[in-house]
Amino acid sequence: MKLGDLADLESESQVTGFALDHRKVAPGNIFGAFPGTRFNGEDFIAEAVSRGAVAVVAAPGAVVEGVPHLSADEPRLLFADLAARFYAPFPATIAAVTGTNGKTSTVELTRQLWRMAGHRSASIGTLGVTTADDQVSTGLTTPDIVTFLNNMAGLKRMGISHVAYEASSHGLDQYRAEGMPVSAAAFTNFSRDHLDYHADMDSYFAAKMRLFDEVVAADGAAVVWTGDPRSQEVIAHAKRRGLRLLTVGPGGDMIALVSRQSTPLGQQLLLRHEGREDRLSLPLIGAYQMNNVLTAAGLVLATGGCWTETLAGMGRLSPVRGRLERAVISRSGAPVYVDYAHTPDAVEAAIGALRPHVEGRLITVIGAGGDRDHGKRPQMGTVAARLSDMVIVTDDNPRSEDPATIRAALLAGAPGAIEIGDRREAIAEAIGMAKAGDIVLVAGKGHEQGQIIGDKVLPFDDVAIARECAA
Ligand SMILES: CC(=O)N[C@H]1[C@@H](OP(=O)(O)OP(=O)(O)OC[C@H]2O[C@@H](n3ccc(=O)[nH]c3=O)[C@H](O)[C@@H]2O)O[C@H](CO)[C@@H](O)[C@@H]1O[C@H](C)C(=O)N[C@@H](C)C(=O)N[C@H](CCC(=O)O)C(=O)O
Ligand SMILES: Nc1ncnc2c1ncn2[C@@H]1O[C@H](COP(=O)(O)OP(=O)(O)OP(=O)(O)O)[C@@H](O)[C@H]1O
Ligand SMILES: N[C@H](CCC[C@H](N)C(=O)O)C(=O)O
Ligand SMILES: [Mg+2]
Repeated sequence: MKLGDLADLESESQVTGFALDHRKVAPGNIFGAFPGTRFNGEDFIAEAVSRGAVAVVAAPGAVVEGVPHLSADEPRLLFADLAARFYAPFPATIAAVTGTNGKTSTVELTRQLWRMAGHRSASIGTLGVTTADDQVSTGLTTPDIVTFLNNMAGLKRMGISHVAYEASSHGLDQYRAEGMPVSAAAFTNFSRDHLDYHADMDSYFAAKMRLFDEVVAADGAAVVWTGDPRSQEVIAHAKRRGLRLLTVGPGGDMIALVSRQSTPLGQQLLLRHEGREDRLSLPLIGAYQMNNVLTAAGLVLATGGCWTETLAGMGRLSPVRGRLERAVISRSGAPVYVDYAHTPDAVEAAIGALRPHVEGRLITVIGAGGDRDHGKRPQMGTVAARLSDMVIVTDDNPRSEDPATIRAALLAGAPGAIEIGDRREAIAEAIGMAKAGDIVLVAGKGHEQGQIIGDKVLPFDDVAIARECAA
């Protein structure tokens, strides 16, 4: 493709791809130079050009010599639009999910429901790029725009027609997923996280609302979970944009949750859709998983799915990796669950999911990640202590921070908790003290395969360690 065909200028240069990092520039690439949190991409423009960049997208004030300087008020958006034109075509049906918790679960459940309805489907998010046969990690929840568009185009070439992706607030803020027609956008919930990156809760919320205000197609749909204190605000954004609105949850217009009862292996739901009531035996435990299932069903309906088929699909869903995953049953008969709860709200949701199944004590193993929102730590400790019978505070990806300082912040909110820094020892201790009737919850890492200490990633899998400790 010629540069002159992509951008509004006369140029016969052949464009071979796009790059955001000067070290990845190949001859013929368009380089995107943007200020980040650690570097200013504009400092690498000259090097990118000497490596063969044929144009540079950067803010109007940037210095670009030797190749065309493409600029706009929001240069990241221009870069995304050009890259999307280069990498197209993409799968015909794309849905995006935002919210503090539940994005990974919802995109994965949506992928499963589409598949059961006969579509070739994929999801992109924290678990990587997932199809029926494969899972490839990208390292981020919402990958950078070049990786993202490349993945989308690759899925299209594989014959995938339906993709659900996770729109993280970082991703939305940095225009990491743009330029494709998004048919439906969903909101799961909103609570505290990532205040290391966003200035306050309002700017965090505003970043998420870009999905409804700008990213989803103007003739697209908004699927909104009704049970969150901010749901009405999301609905207002969707209405202002003129989106087709599908509300799901208590009092929902598209899918109303009439009643819910926990069962030993799942939950019984009574749902109302278009005036008709249906029972559903959901094979997943926990209210939060039900929220995500109904949101996923909303996305399927929003993208042309039929109710009968979607309802049948919901009854056959498989669990999502690392979300209330039952790792093992201890020798004394106590089930050990691994869950990715790493915000105060998620800890509450995970414990709430298990509570109806506890006869004895609920023992929670919990930590918080380093180089991430500090303020959420004592809040996570408080929620864990209030809702569990026993709490063990341990390490969860300390990254560049002193792990003892992170633990102290959690302990400040959970004064009665036991402190065991080594995560394996903490899990072993919890499993060792659990008796029949007790439940152990290992929170925070879910599917993760490593413990990040400094800049090293040591192999660590909560599920595998729990099994070893229970053996
Ligand atoms: C805070 C954050 O979001 N950082 C992301 C961001 O980096 P940045 O803007 O800080 O980039 P930077 O390192 O300052 O560099 C600025 C620019 O100069 C370029 N550069 C830099 C150095 C160089 O030698 N040459 C060069 O060209 C960089 O490629 C970049 O374009 O853009 C990078 C490229 O897309 C991301 O890899 C990086 O993710 C970091 C690694 C990260 O940890 N991100 C996490 C916090 C994150 O994004 N999480 C969200 C949410 C998770 C969730 O809750 O689900 C996610 O979507 O994963
Ligand atoms: N609908 C929900 N409401 C409250 N908590 C939830 C909900 N869904 C998931 N959670 C909690 O959040 C954890 C993470 O879930 P999931 O991975 O689906 O969310 P996410 O939004 O993708 O998270 P991340 O921002 O890290 O990518 C779960 O393990 C659970 O503890
Ligand atoms: N996507 C989240 C994951 C947190 C998981 C937890 N194990 C941690 O390391 O804090 C983040 O990067 O903030
Ligand atoms: Mg996720």
